[in-house]
Amino acid sequence: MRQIIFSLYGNCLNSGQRIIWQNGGNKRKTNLILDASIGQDPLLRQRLTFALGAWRSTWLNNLVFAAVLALLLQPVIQPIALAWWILSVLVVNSGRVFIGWKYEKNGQPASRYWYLIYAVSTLTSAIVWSAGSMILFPESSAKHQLYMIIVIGIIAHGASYHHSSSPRLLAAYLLILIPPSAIKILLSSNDQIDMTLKLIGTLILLVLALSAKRMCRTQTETMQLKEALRKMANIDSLTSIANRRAFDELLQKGWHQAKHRLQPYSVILLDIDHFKLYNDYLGHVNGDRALKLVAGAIRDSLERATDQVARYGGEEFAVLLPNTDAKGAKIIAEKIRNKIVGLNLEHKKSPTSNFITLSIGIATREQICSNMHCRQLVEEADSALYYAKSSGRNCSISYPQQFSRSA
Ligand SMILES: Nc1nc2c(ncn2[C@@H]2O[C@H](COP(=O)(O)OP(=O)(O)OP(=O)(O)O)[C@@H](O)[C@H]2O)c(=O)[nH]1
Repeated sequence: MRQIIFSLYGNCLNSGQRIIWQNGGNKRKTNLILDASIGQDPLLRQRLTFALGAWRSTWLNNLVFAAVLALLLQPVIQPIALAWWILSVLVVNSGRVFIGWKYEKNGQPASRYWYLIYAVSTLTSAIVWSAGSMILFPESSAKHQLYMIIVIGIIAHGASYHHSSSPRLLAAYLLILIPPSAIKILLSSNDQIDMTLKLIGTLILLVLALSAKRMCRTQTETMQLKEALRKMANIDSLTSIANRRAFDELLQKGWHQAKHRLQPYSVILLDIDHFKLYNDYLGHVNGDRALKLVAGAIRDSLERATDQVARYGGEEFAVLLPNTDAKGAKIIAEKIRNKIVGLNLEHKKSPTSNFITLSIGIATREQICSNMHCRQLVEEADSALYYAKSSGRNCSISYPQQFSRSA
């Protein structure tokens, strides 16, 4: 399982990853607490972010445009029919707001079928608009047909923004909304209707629908670009794990969370033994390859979605273990150490072993005092790592000085 840091817009488009953290911007946007996000599929969360945004704003948009259309059609359509139609728009969209509100209220999905509910309510709204355009179609006035087409086009255009993260939902929405009005206006049998106006109306509809599609694509591209930038800022380009910057942020957040929840928190620092000799003997290209393999092996040793690995420095790595006591951290450290030995990466020049090995320092706070800073824990892990180095390397040491050697 790969781990990612969830960004402001929830815009990770890769599936198969899991959220390990959400930043403040995302929390404000979705109003979801961290617990509701951790371990979730970011693609799903991205849809959720848009869905919640849509729920909030489309209620007003739909009602405003329904009212505008009713006013425009009022000279040619019976007021009672217009009133019924506005009422249906109000009921369907209020239902969507209610679902959204219920979702947000709990800070987590009210139902595991939430996306289905959202999609159904969205398509119901499209049906109401589409039915409205058929029932209220002003057969006798080309001018009013044009008004209707423009408003429907604007609604289609707006929908494309909110559903840009769900192309299939958007396609279904546009299919329900646009063809009925387009067919109706083209097949209209009233002789008085000017053919030029018919064509202009259909053209406007098409242009708005196509621009909606383009907008959807542009937005997806923008999101992908933002995701790429986010990765560049937080991911180490050589090893593809979190970089030092991401580590600092994750440490601070994890620390505050552990303090708040009265949970233990552990930090492990890991350093490749005699890596300079490895580089000097085999060259930097092989050194880079070894760093990648070691990073991957450390990442694969972590089981919980909340455990995080980062490249701390050149040949130094760090592991953050929320809700993990000293005993648990020691087990993980040894698991990683053995895994690296098991990689059998030959290191002929190492005075410690014929293979690449790690020295590991561990520090834990079983309970975090209010005046303690997380940097102190990292310093303790660093002292333990120093101990491990001076105790012969290829071992893990827990601060303060719980020596354990194997191999
Ligand atoms: N190939 C490669 N080497 C790196 C990278 N970053 C740091 N290094 C090398 O890692 C080595 C670190 O050397 P030292 O700090 O002396 O540590 P060491 O040789 O591992 O010795 P001990 O830590 O005492 O076991 C240096 O040779 C750096 O050039 C990198 O991105 N790629």
